[in-house]
Amino acid sequence: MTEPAVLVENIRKRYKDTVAVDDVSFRVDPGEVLGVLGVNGAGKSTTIELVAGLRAPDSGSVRVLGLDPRKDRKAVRQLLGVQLQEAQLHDALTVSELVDMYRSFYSDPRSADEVIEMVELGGKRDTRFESLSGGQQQRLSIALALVGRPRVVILDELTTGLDPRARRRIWAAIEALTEESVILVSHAMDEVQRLCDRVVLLDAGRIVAEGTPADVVSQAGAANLEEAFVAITGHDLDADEDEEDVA
Ligand SMILES: Nc1ncnc2c1ncn2[C@@H]1O[C@H](COP(=O)(O)OP(=O)(O)OP(=O)(O)O)[C@@H](O)[C@H]1O
Repeated sequence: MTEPAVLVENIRKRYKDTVAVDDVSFRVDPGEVLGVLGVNGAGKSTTIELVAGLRAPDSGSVRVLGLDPRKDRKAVRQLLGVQLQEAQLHDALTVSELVDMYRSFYSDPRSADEVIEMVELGGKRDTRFESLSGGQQQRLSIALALVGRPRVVILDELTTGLDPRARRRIWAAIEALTEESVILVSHAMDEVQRLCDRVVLLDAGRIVAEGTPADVVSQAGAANLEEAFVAITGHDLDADEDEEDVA
């Protein structure tokens, strides 16, 4: 069997009274795109922060290309590209300066032109981050996740807030990543249907369904992924888990 790109086994993470991730296991094979779905508060961000080594699990284990992202931090950083929601970037730096700074972190980075063109920011090279629109900032954060030619890419809310044309461009860029393994957190079922080979559906920190999008739809006896999501979790797509008890 090929070595998984990402192997997550029985991870748990608790914040005070909240069990955010509760015995979650999954694998991502080389070249595969895994979607991580769930309503707000289901545990998606915590899960990917554990995969990226930004947090330590209370128990369980995470391996990225066989390495422990907390213990083998330096090696994993060269192999992993992470785009998080609301990336904190230096506001006063321009697009070109940020790309150059990120390129300097990696041994074999993509060229600045390639990454800037991937997200169509060629006309914004000399614009400061703070002066970009929200969608442009988001496109830049995706570009920065791909600068180091990562073998594993984590993308959180890939195209939230982007217009339809920008979404299609970003999807095409992700589809062009045929060698890379991708974990994609998304609320957008059209995006998941188009990009993901498999999905895991989280609810209150636990995996409640997994498989190909078609498997999940048929397990739920639903007509499409959105209906399957609602049938399995009992939540609407834009619901908030913390509000579920409010009758
Ligand atoms: N730093 C923290 N301290 C305390 N509780 C937290 C913290 N981060 C997350 N939580 C709680 O853990 C649970 C899971 O949160 P998480 O952010 O992982 O969910 P999510 O599925 O990514 O949600 P969203 O879609 O809103 O980003 C929620 O109940 C949240 O309130």
